[in-house]
Amino acid sequence: MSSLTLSRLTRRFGAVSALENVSFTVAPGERVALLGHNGAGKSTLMKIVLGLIPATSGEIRVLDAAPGSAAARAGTAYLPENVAFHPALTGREQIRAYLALRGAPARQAGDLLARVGLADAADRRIGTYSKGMRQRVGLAQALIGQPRLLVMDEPTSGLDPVSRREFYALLDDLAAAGAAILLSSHALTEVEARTDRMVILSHGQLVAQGTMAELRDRAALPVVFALVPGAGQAGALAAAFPDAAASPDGTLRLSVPQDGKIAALSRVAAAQAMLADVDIIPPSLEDIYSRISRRDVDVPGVAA
Ligand SMILES: Nc1ncnc2c1ncn2[C@@H]1O[C@H](COP(=O)(O)OP(=O)(O)OP(=O)(O)O)[C@@H](O)[C@H]1O
Repeated sequence: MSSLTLSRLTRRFGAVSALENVSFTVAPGERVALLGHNGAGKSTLMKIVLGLIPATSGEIRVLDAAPGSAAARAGTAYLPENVAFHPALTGREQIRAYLALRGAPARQAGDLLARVGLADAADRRIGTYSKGMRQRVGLAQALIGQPRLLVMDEPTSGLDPVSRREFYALLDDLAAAGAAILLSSHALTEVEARTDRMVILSHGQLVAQGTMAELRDRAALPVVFALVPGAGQAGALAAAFPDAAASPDGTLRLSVPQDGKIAALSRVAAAQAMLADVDIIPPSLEDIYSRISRRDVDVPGVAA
């Protein structure tokens, strides 16, 4: 059984097709990242999953129930991008208020706040919290009632690297306990390491989905070597690699197709007397993302 199933989901706003025939699933214990530029349809998709707006056509099942139904809502938690809390309440008071709304015991507040690293700040006013701390209050709220599906809209925006790492560690625990997680993000290099699968939306269409390795293959990106010349060797190195491009940091960038990697390595080894250092720059998800989505944009007839 999947926790979330979308099948040919379409949503139109007048002439605008916010989502067009989008199909994918999220299984229990799976972390799926929803990626796309502004306006790609991520928020619209999340709103439909939460039962806030209906789809124009297609099918959607949330925890084997209709979106917005009592069964779906009971097992689903949502973390909005900008969580707003009452600044005069303490973290503990705010979480207690949410617990009361859910009919859960107020004494769980301490546990929930500790899980998100706010034990020490629990009795301070939220007005004194940093953005990252407010985001954690939102996360504590989302953990009430042990949700089986977590829907998160750009959950790490505004978090510092340490808070991000802690956030993903918490997600790992939740997924290991069987929760399904759907999160949207613009931070591509971040989700590549921390999710199981990525779903890429462009102009409301699903243009690619898969693991990082699958997406890399699909985009067929070149391998890039950064060649750092040794002292006084810049000219000789440039002459030995006329096919490389000079980069503003003084390195030469040699770009070769995946299947030319080994041959390029022997050329680099042969030039070692001229080199101070060599790096292979791995393709980022940003590169992959822009290749794939640009290709999609170039397909005639895609625009609404
Ligand atoms: N209520 C609405 N009425 C009209 N058009 C809408 C409405 N909501 C969304 N849209 C349009 O649908 C498309 C998808 O928007 P959506 O907000 O889902 O994108 P997004 O991927 O979440 O973008 P962002 O990253 O900026 O949040 C956009 O073209 C948007 O203008």
